[in-house]
Amino acid sequence: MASRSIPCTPVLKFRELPESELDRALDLAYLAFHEKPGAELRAHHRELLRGCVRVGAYDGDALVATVSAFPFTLSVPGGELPCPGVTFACVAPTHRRRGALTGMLAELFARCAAQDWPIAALWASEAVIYGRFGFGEGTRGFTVEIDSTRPLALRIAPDDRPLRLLSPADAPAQLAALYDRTRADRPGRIARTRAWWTDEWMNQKDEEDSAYSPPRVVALGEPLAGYAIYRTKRDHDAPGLVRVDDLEAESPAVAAALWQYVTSIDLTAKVRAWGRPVDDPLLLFAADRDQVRVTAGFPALWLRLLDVRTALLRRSYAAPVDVVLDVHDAHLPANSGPHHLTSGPAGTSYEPTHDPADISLAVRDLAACYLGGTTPTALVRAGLATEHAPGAAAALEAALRTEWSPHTVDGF
Ligand SMILES: CC(=O)SCCNC(=O)CCNC(=O)[C@H](O)C(C)(C)COP(=O)(O)OP(=O)(O)OC[C@H]1O[C@@H](n2cnc3c(N)ncnc32)[C@H](O)[C@@H]1OP(=O)(O)O
Repeated sequence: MASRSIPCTPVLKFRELPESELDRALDLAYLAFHEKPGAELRAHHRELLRGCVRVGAYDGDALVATVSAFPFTLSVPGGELPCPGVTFACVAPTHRRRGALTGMLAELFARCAAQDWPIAALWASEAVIYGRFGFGEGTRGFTVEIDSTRPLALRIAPDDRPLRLLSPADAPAQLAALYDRTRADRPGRIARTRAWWTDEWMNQKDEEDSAYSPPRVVALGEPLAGYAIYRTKRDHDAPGLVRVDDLEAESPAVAAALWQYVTSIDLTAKVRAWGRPVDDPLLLFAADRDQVRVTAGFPALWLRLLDVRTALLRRSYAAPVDVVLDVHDAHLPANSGPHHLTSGPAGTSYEPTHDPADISLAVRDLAACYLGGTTPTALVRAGLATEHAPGAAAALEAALRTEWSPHTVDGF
């Protein structure tokens, strides 16, 4: 593909980042993210980038910024879609705010279109950056903290089958099928390859805090009915902390047993679970909400509908719908303009129309609704969408609704 430049920054050129420049790209990333990784982690990042679609921004011959996209598959209502995970977006401090990210994303979007990737996603370092490029909050997460100095108070009886610890080497083979089943319920979940399970989830070393133990895996049920992946850390005199990284259960009783387990580990006084689903049943079956507290809520996966039509055609709908959407997309104008969305027993269609719009909204806000996390009526109430035909937002909301809240816990 030819390199392209953007008018506001004639000096920067955007083109594919060749493998020969991976080390320079990593140096740039560690500079921008203030990181100093060891040789092992650097080699891991290098390998990850090798498998990515990569774009560089060049000032003359010098690489001054990069962004990459990792080929993931994301669960969406009723199925899954290829979804590049945008990552390692970094600009040299000497070249910030000169349109490097803007130009690289334009180049990346073109490369995604060439691959027929209808959506893209990312985790943002700062929430303010990506809305302008059409990314919306596709999933949200809660940080939950549990005071485990006393037994976990529950309103339901936990499953009383025995718990067993799995070795990290054996865990992926045993956990994968259950995790995969949860992807059918919860949009926003990434398909975990065996390498992803091993390198990301079962990594012996916590990349961000070396004080944490290796991953521990506790399982319940044969066949598997639930699991928790957690790490612990304890300073000499301070009470220990249990960090729950992932917990999946097929029933509330199984979830209750797993939460009871992680809150009853000796020499620990607190459990922290980061990125829990906003509709985590724990928040209802915990008897004492002073003991189980949501301490933070945050945007998790930011979603970009690169090809709105394909994205809308390839998800399912919870109710029949017949509305004209007028989507505004400044970066990918092919998505803009009034389109007639219908879905029912005969299937789904989304075609351009001259009919007047029922709802107008920006592509980032449609992206926020796409997995079922944000609702069109909430957007109207917030002044972010305009409802031209009374009841249209409610009708669209009924169609986009998902039974479970969308949720993402895999960072990249
Ligand atoms: C998916 C990921 O990898 S998330 C990680 C993102 N990377 C980082 O946080 C590393 C450190 N930061 C950086 O490398 C850079 O500052 C980046 C990547 C965040 C931004 O790159 P830049 O090339 O400076 O962005 P660019 O010049 O294209 O900015 C486009 C617009 O976004 C705005 N913008 C960009 N970054 C920020 C920010 N951090 N805060 C507020 N506004 C921002 C710019 O002001 C500009 O606004 P305008 O169009 O109104 O003038």
